[in-house]
Amino acid sequence: MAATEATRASEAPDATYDVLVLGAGPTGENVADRAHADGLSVAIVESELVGGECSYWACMPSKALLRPVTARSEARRVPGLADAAAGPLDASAVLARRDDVVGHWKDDGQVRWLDAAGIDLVRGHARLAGPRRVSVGGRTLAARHAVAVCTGSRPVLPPVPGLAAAKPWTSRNATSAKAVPGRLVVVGGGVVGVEMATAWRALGASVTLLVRGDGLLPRMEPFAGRLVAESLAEAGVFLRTGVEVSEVRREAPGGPVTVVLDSEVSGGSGGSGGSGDEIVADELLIATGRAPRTDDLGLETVGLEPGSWLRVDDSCLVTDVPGGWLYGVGDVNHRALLTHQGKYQARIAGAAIAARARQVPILDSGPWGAHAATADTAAVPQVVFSDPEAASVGLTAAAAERAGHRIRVVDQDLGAVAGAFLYADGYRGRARMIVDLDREILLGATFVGPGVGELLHSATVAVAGEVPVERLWHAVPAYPTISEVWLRLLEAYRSQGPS
Ligand SMILES: Cc1cc2nc3c(=O)[nH]c(=O)nc-3n(C[C@H](O)[C@H](O)[C@H](O)COP(=O)(O)OP(=O)(O)OC[C@H]3O[C@@H](n4cnc5c(N)ncnc54)[C@H](O)[C@@H]3O)c2cc1C
Ligand SMILES: NC(=O)c1ccc[n+]([C@@H]2O[C@H](COP(=O)([O-])OP(=O)(O)OC[C@H]3O[C@@H](n4cnc5c(N)ncnc54)[C@H](O)[C@@H]3O)[C@@H](O)[C@H]2O)c1
Repeated sequence: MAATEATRASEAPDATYDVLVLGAGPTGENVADRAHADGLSVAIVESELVGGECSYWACMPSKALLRPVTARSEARRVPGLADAAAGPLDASAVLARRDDVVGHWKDDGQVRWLDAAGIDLVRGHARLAGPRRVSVGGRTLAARHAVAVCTGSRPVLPPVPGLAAAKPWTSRNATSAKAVPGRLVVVGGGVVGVEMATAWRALGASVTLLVRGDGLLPRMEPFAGRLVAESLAEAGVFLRTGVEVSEVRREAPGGPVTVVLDSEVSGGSGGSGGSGDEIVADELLIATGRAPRTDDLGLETVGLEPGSWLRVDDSCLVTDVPGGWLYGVGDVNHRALLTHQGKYQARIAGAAIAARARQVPILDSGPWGAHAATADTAAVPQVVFSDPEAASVGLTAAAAERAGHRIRVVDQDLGAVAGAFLYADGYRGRARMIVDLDREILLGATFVGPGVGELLHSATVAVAGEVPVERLWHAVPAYPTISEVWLRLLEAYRSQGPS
């Protein structure tokens, strides 16, 4: 323990609350709200903006950039409207709406919400200062019952020579840029890479997407990445797979950036640098994953490794710290790096904190209990807001097999249902459900196609509810909606006979 932190831990605190929440992103806000609603006094500490990454540099601005892209693309496939949507996007109007959506990077509205909810906001960088203690801005706060670390994650830069010095874009720059770059290279074929390549290409940039694996969106069913890659290529994105970046050079600040490639295989479909080993661009976006924001958090004062993801149980209680007072909720625990899962964990952790504060003897911590974030392992939904959208929940076929389930995979052409036919001419898409043959319930589902993001929750209810296939047969989708694909999937499953 550092000397100053040791001193602070033994001093009388400046203020004491029932619960201290570190980080006011979507997760921290919801832990605070739940705990306060259960009658506990709560202070929340925030070093930047109340609302966190999601509100200002992630979900909200990225979706504001993407909504005009998918709206235009769908309009272009509806005769009578297609001509009106034929032109380019008005990039300055799109960026201006993005600025409005993020409240011009001011958090007044969210601060008003905290005030109204009766939660105290402390501005500043929080650090743990021993058990149940937090230091912030020279003050020491104490927690009677719990400290919830909700400090989220930040982008990772891989250790490529010259990369850091070249000051590449991270997700923060890609979601907040004020102008469209002429040439953009994107590294990483995960969700950020795919969404940002989609948005900036549609806004007018020449985009090259560099992927070291053999396809996009590797955590989803393989057909999701294939359909999205086809569509990106049609939109003019140069996709190169099987490549690693070996060096980056930017001679002058703000000048062009040179990306040097190590091509392991010849795969991919072209590239703005042709088949050569160097690509020159105006900006370089690195979208290669996240690291926890725990490096300067005083973790060492409670026996944890600074910079590590927090290991937690299903109630989000940190397992490596004794005493039952430290929680890790949201991105920081690495269970599922999504806003809705962080908020879900917050509702579970908030309830667990309140129950433990009331000294409830036994928590409801079995699978699907009130104090167990079971969905984190069984039913995580995700929508990639690309064009077409890719939406999935639960296990892929490969993950189900790895987990030892006896499964049947049922695929359907999404474009063949009447709702899709009406939705857009030439609708292309695919649906898959994974059935557990022993329990006859769904383990997972994936939909790819325009508008499927709104279809996903039906599958989430089926997976999280463990609804028997026999009962799903009675869940009648309205005609003529895209949801009728459920009928096709269930008919195909039944037609294959008993397991
Ligand atoms: C480009 C992009 C797009 C995304 N789009 C989506 C999407 O569409 N849907 C979705 O579900 N997820 C999306 N995500 C993921 C989503 O942003 C995260 O899962 C979510 O923000 C996690 O919430 P959190 O509250 O755990 O952390 P954060 O949102 O990161 O909030 C953490 C907060 O803690 C504060 N903080 C950190 N350290 C300290 C400290 N020491 N003291 C005080 N405060 C501190 C930070 O300033 C921040 O405000 C996206 C991510 C990216 C990068
Ligand atoms: N719509 C959404 O739900 C949404 C949108 C954006 C981000 N997110 C979340 O934010 C998190 C971060 O997204 P992300 O795309 O940064 O991470 P990711 O983990 O989804 O994808 C990163 C990709 O980069 C690749 N990669 C890693 N190191 C590399 C290297 N050195 N060179 C080339 N490629 C490399 C990985 O193989 C992976 O495919 C994700 O967990 C995601 O769930 C969600």
